[in-house]
Amino acid sequence: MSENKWRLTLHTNQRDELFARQEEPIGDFAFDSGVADVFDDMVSRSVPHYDEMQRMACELARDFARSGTNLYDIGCSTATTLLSLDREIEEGVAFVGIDNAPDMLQKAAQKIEAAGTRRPIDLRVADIHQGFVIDNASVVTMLLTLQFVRPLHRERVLSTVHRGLNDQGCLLLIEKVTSEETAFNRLFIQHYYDFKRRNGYSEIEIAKKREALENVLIPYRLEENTQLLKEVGFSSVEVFFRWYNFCALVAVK
Ligand SMILES: Nc1ncnc2c1ncn2[C@@H]1O[C@H](C[S@+](CC[C@H]([NH3+])C(=O)[O-])CC(=O)[O-])[C@@H](O)[C@H]1O
Ligand SMILES: O=C(O)C(=O)Cc1ccccc1
Repeated sequence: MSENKWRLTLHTNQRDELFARQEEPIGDFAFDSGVADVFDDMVSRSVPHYDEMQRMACELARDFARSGTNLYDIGCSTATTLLSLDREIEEGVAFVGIDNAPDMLQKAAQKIEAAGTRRPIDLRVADIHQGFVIDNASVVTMLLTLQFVRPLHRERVLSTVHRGLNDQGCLLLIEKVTSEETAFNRLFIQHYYDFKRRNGYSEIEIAKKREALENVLIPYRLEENTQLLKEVGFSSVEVFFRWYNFCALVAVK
Protein backbone atom coordinates (compact mmCIF):
# COMPACT_ATOMS: atom_id res chain seq x y z
CA MET A 1 0.00 0.00 0.00
CA SER A 2 1.39 3.43 -0.90
CA GLU A 3 1.94 6.01 1.82
CA ASN A 4 -0.86 8.13 0.42
CA LYS A 5 -3.39 5.30 0.47
CA TRP A 6 -2.41 4.44 4.03
CA ARG A 7 -3.04 8.03 5.07
CA LEU A 8 -6.48 7.97 3.43
CA THR A 9 -7.39 4.73 5.18
CA LEU A 10 -6.43 6.15 8.56
CA HIS A 11 -8.26 9.38 7.81
CA THR A 12 -11.55 7.48 7.46
CA ASN A 13 -11.14 6.09 10.97
CA GLN A 14 -11.20 9.46 12.78
CA ARG A 15 -13.02 9.35 16.10
CA ASP A 16 -16.53 10.78 16.15
CA GLU A 17 -16.50 13.83 18.44
CA LEU A 18 -18.91 15.81 16.29
CA PHE A 19 -21.45 16.56 19.01
CA ALA A 20 -18.84 16.88 21.77
CA ARG A 21 -17.26 19.88 20.09
CA GLN A 22 -20.06 21.92 18.57
CA GLU A 23 -20.96 25.01 20.58
CA GLU A 24 -23.41 26.51 18.12
CA PRO A 25 -27.13 25.54 18.17
CA ILE A 26 -27.85 22.14 16.69
CA GLY A 27 -29.03 22.07 13.09
CA ASP A 28 -30.55 19.09 11.32
CA PHE A 29 -28.18 16.15 10.94
CA ALA A 30 -26.58 16.16 7.46
CA PHE A 31 -24.15 13.82 5.73
CA ASP A 32 -21.59 16.56 5.10
CA SER A 33 -17.78 16.40 5.13
CA GLY A 34 -17.64 16.60 8.95
CA VAL A 35 -19.79 13.50 9.22
CA ALA A 36 -18.05 11.74 6.31
CA ASP A 37 -14.67 12.12 8.06
CA VAL A 38 -15.85 10.27 11.18
CA PHE A 39 -18.66 8.17 9.73
CA ASP A 40 -17.12 4.71 10.11
CA ASP A 41 -16.37 5.32 13.78
CA MET A 42 -19.78 6.93 14.30
CA VAL A 43 -21.74 4.07 12.78
CA SER A 44 -19.79 1.33 14.52
CA ARG A 45 -20.22 3.02 17.96
CA SER A 46 -23.87 4.00 17.30
CA VAL A 47 -25.39 0.90 15.73
CA PRO A 48 -25.58 -2.18 17.94
CA HIS A 49 -24.05 -5.28 16.34
CA TYR A 50 -23.20 -3.27 13.23
CA ASP A 51 -20.50 -5.75 12.15
CA GLU A 52 -22.71 -8.78 12.63
CA MET A 53 -25.64 -7.21 10.77
CA GLN A 54 -23.26 -6.32 7.92
CA ARG A 55 -21.90 -9.86 7.90
CA MET A 56 -25.38 -11.39 7.82
CA ALA A 57 -26.57 -9.01 5.09
CA CYS A 58 -23.54 -10.00 2.97
CA GLU A 59 -24.19 -13.68 3.62
CA LEU A 60 -27.82 -13.35 2.51
CA ALA A 61 -26.82 -11.17 -0.45
CA ARG A 62 -24.58 -14.01 -1.58
CA ASP A 63 -27.51 -16.45 -1.42
CA PHE A 64 -29.50 -14.30 -3.86
CA ALA A 65 -26.82 -12.78 -6.13
CA ARG A 66 -26.80 -14.12 -9.71
CA SER A 67 -24.08 -13.80 -12.33
CA GLY A 68 -25.02 -11.39 -15.13
CA THR A 69 -27.18 -9.22 -12.86
CA ASN A 70 -26.66 -6.07 -10.80
CA LEU A 71 -26.36 -5.54 -7.05
CA TYR A 72 -27.29 -2.09 -5.74
CA ASP A 73 -26.38 -0.65 -2.35
CA ILE A 74 -28.69 2.32 -1.75
CA GLY A 75 -27.26 4.72 0.85
CA CYS A 76 -23.85 3.12 0.43
CA SER A 77 -22.13 5.82 2.57
CA THR A 78 -18.38 5.07 2.75
CA ALA A 79 -18.70 1.72 0.89
CA THR A 80 -18.20 -0.50 3.94
CA THR A 81 -20.92 -2.90 2.74
CA LEU A 82 -19.79 -2.84 -0.90
CA LEU A 83 -16.24 -3.72 0.15
CA SER A 84 -17.44 -6.72 2.19
CA LEU A 85 -19.78 -7.80 -0.61
CA ASP A 86 -16.92 -7.59 -3.10
CA ARG A 87 -15.06 -10.26 -1.15
CA GLU A 88 -18.17 -12.49 -0.81
CA ILE A 89 -19.82 -12.39 -4.21
CA GLU A 90 -18.72 -13.78 -7.58
CA GLU A 91 -17.23 -11.34 -10.07
CA GLY A 92 -20.05 -11.84 -12.59
CA VAL A 93 -22.30 -9.63 -10.45
CA ALA A 94 -21.93 -5.89 -11.18
CA PHE A 95 -21.96 -3.49 -8.21
CA VAL A 96 -23.62 -0.06 -8.02
CA GLY A 97 -23.48 2.22 -4.95
CA ILE A 98 -26.03 5.04 -4.66
CA ASP A 99 -25.91 7.95 -2.21
CA ASN A 100 -26.98 11.60 -2.35
CA ALA A 101 -24.07 12.86 -0.25
CA PRO A 102 -21.00 13.70 -2.38
CA ASP A 103 -18.77 13.83 0.72
CA MET A 104 -19.75 10.28 1.67
CA LEU A 105 -19.15 9.04 -1.89
CA GLN A 106 -15.75 10.70 -1.94
CA LYS A 107 -14.81 8.67 1.14
CA ALA A 108 -16.28 5.59 -0.53
CA ALA A 109 -14.12 6.13 -3.62
CA GLN A 110 -11.01 6.57 -1.45
CA LYS A 111 -11.69 3.38 0.49
CA ILE A 112 -12.38 1.40 -2.69
CA GLU A 113 -9.16 2.70 -4.22
CA ALA A 114 -7.16 1.92 -1.06
CA ALA A 115 -8.63 -1.57 -0.65
CA GLY A 116 -8.47 -2.61 -4.31
CA THR A 117 -11.61 -4.47 -5.41
CA ARG A 118 -12.19 -7.53 -7.60
CA ARG A 119 -14.56 -5.56 -9.87
CA PRO A 120 -15.13 -1.92 -10.70
CA ILE A 121 -17.72 -0.32 -8.41
CA ASP A 122 -20.05 2.20 -10.00
CA LEU A 123 -20.69 4.99 -7.46
CA ARG A 124 -23.64 7.23 -8.34
CA VAL A 125 -24.73 10.47 -6.68
CA ALA A 126 -28.52 10.31 -6.63
CA ASP A 127 -31.25 11.51 -4.31
CA ILE A 128 -33.75 8.69 -4.08
CA HIS A 129 -36.46 11.27 -3.32
CA GLN A 130 -36.03 12.45 -6.91
CA GLY A 131 -36.11 9.09 -8.68
CA PHE A 132 -33.33 6.59 -9.38
CA VAL A 133 -32.65 3.60 -11.57
CA ILE A 134 -32.71 -0.04 -10.47
CA ASP A 135 -32.44 -2.51 -13.32
CA ASN A 136 -31.78 -6.25 -13.71
CA ALA A 137 -31.06 -6.56 -9.98
CA SER A 138 -30.73 -9.79 -8.05
CA VAL A 139 -29.90 -7.98 -4.79
CA VAL A 140 -30.63 -4.51 -3.41
CA THR A 141 -29.34 -3.49 0.02
CA MET A 142 -30.71 -0.48 1.93
CA LEU A 143 -28.95 -0.61 5.25
CA LEU A 144 -30.02 2.15 7.68
CA THR A 145 -31.16 4.30 4.77
CA LEU A 146 -34.95 4.03 4.27
CA GLN A 147 -35.28 5.65 7.73
CA PHE A 148 -33.92 8.89 6.21
CA VAL A 149 -36.44 8.89 3.35
CA ARG A 150 -39.38 11.19 4.00
CA PRO A 151 -42.43 9.05 4.86
CA LEU A 152 -44.48 10.26 1.87
CA HIS A 153 -41.78 8.96 -0.49
CA ARG A 154 -41.14 5.55 1.08
CA GLU A 155 -43.73 3.59 -0.86
CA ARG A 156 -42.52 5.00 -4.19
CA VAL A 157 -38.87 4.26 -3.32
CA LEU A 158 -39.72 0.65 -2.41
CA SER A 159 -41.83 0.30 -5.57
CA THR A 160 -38.87 1.41 -7.68
CA VAL A 161 -36.69 -1.18 -5.95
CA HIS A 162 -39.31 -3.92 -6.41
CA ARG A 163 -39.76 -3.09 -10.12
CA GLY A 164 -36.01 -3.22 -10.76
CA LEU A 165 -35.51 -6.57 -9.04
CA ASN A 166 -35.66 -9.80 -11.01
CA ASP A 167 -38.03 -12.54 -9.82
CA GLN A 168 -36.53 -14.25 -6.77
CA GLY A 169 -34.34 -11.22 -6.20
CA CYS A 170 -34.11 -9.80 -2.69
CA LEU A 171 -34.10 -6.52 -0.82
CA LEU A 172 -32.10 -6.41 2.43
CA LEU A 173 -33.20 -3.69 4.82
CA ILE A 174 -31.85 -2.54 8.18
CA GLU A 175 -33.94 0.04 10.02
CA LYS A 176 -34.22 1.73 13.36
CA VAL A 177 -37.78 0.95 14.48
CA THR A 178 -40.27 2.17 17.07
CA SER A 179 -42.59 0.02 19.13
CA GLU A 180 -46.33 0.41 19.33
CA GLU A 181 -46.23 -0.11 23.10
CA THR A 182 -44.93 3.15 24.54
CA ALA A 183 -43.63 1.39 27.68
CA PHE A 184 -41.40 -0.92 25.61
CA ASN A 185 -40.43 1.94 23.38
CA ARG A 186 -39.16 3.91 26.35
CA LEU A 187 -37.22 0.94 27.73
CA PHE A 188 -35.67 0.06 24.36
CA ILE A 189 -34.53 3.65 23.79
CA GLN A 190 -33.07 3.79 27.32
CA HIS A 191 -31.11 0.60 26.63
CA TYR A 192 -30.01 2.03 23.28
CA TYR A 193 -28.62 5.14 25.01
CA ASP A 194 -26.92 2.85 27.57
CA PHE A 195 -25.25 1.15 24.60
CA LYS A 196 -24.04 4.56 23.35
CA ARG A 197 -22.68 5.39 26.82
CA ARG A 198 -20.81 2.08 26.91
CA ASN A 199 -19.28 3.09 23.59
CA GLY A 200 -17.92 6.34 25.00
CA TYR A 201 -20.60 8.87 24.08
CA SER A 202 -21.40 11.46 26.78
CA GLU A 203 -24.88 12.60 27.85
CA ILE A 204 -24.37 15.82 25.91
CA GLU A 205 -23.31 14.02 22.75
CA ILE A 206 -26.29 11.66 22.99
CA ALA A 207 -28.75 14.50 23.60
CA LYS A 208 -27.36 16.69 20.80
CA LYS A 209 -27.39 13.93 18.23
CA ARG A 210 -30.91 12.96 19.24
CA GLU A 211 -32.01 16.53 18.60
CA ALA A 212 -30.16 16.74 15.29
CA LEU A 213 -31.79 13.51 14.07
CA GLU A 214 -35.28 14.43 15.30
CA ASN A 215 -36.82 15.47 11.98
CA VAL A 216 -34.35 13.62 9.77
CA LEU A 217 -34.37 9.98 10.89
CA ILE A 218 -37.99 8.87 11.14
CA PRO A 219 -38.35 5.28 12.31
CA TYR A 220 -41.42 3.21 11.42
CA ARG A 221 -42.80 0.29 13.38
CA LEU A 222 -41.67 -3.13 12.17
CA GLU A 223 -45.26 -3.88 11.10
CA GLU A 224 -45.40 -0.67 9.03
CA ASN A 225 -42.21 -1.65 7.21
CA THR A 226 -43.47 -5.19 6.60
CA GLN A 227 -46.82 -3.91 5.36
CA LEU A 228 -45.16 -1.43 2.97
CA LEU A 229 -42.96 -4.19 1.55
CA LYS A 230 -46.00 -6.42 0.99
CA GLU A 231 -48.01 -3.54 -0.51
CA VAL A 232 -45.41 -2.82 -3.17
CA GLY A 233 -45.42 -6.50 -4.14
CA PHE A 234 -42.77 -8.44 -2.22
CA SER A 235 -44.04 -12.01 -1.82
CA SER A 236 -42.21 -12.90 1.38
CA VAL A 237 -40.71 -10.83 4.16
CA GLU A 238 -38.72 -12.12 7.15
CA VAL A 239 -36.82 -10.56 10.07
CA PHE A 240 -33.24 -11.84 10.20
CA PHE A 241 -31.91 -9.78 13.12
CA ARG A 242 -33.35 -7.67 15.91
CA TRP A 243 -31.81 -5.79 18.83
CA TYR A 244 -34.32 -3.61 20.73
CA ASN A 245 -35.02 -0.75 18.30
CA PHE A 246 -32.92 -2.02 15.38
CA CYS A 247 -34.29 -4.53 12.92
CA ALA A 248 -33.01 -6.27 9.79
CA LEU A 249 -35.39 -7.61 7.13
CA VAL A 250 -35.12 -9.66 3.99
CA ALA A 251 -37.84 -9.31 1.34
CA VAL A 252 -38.06 -11.53 -1.74
CA LYS A 253 -39.82 -10.64 -5.03
N1 LIG B 1 -32.53 10.71 -0.19
C1 LIG B 1 -31.40 10.01 -0.18
N2 LIG B 1 -30.90 9.52 -1.34
C2 LIG B 1 -29.73 8.82 -1.33
N3 LIG B 1 -29.02 8.56 -0.21
C3 LIG B 1 -29.49 9.03 0.95
C4 LIG B 1 -30.69 9.75 1.03
N4 LIG B 1 -30.92 10.10 2.33
C5 LIG B 1 -29.87 9.61 3.03
N5 LIG B 1 -29.01 8.98 2.20
C6 LIG B 1 -27.73 8.36 2.56
O1 LIG B 1 -28.00 7.23 3.35
C7 LIG B 1 -26.87 6.95 4.17
C8 LIG B 1 -27.36 6.55 5.54
S1 LIG B 1 -26.14 5.77 6.52
C9 LIG B 1 -26.05 4.20 5.70
C10 LIG B 1 -25.02 3.30 6.25
C11 LIG B 1 -24.52 2.26 5.30
N6 LIG B 1 -25.55 1.71 4.44
C12 LIG B 1 -23.85 1.16 6.07
O2 LIG B 1 -24.48 0.13 6.26
O3 LIG B 1 -22.70 1.39 6.49
C13 LIG B 1 -26.94 5.30 7.98
C14 LIG B 1 -26.84 6.15 9.10
O4 LIG B 1 -26.16 7.20 8.98
O5 LIG B 1 -27.49 5.83 10.15
C15 LIG B 1 -26.01 8.20 4.17
O6 LIG B 1 -24.79 7.96 3.52
C16 LIG B 1 -26.86 9.24 3.45
O7 LIG B 1 -26.10 10.16 2.69
O1 LIG C 1 -27.00 7.50 16.45
C1 LIG C 1 -28.17 7.18 16.22
O2 LIG C 1 -29.10 7.57 16.95
C2 LIG C 1 -28.49 6.27 15.12
O3 LIG C 1 -29.62 5.97 14.91
C3 LIG C 1 -27.42 5.72 14.24
C4 LIG C 1 -26.83 6.68 13.29
C5 LIG C 1 -25.54 6.43 12.86
C6 LIG C 1 -24.94 7.30 11.97
C7 LIG C 1 -25.61 8.43 11.54
C8 LIG C 1 -26.90 8.68 11.95
C9 LIG C 1 -27.52 7.80 12.84
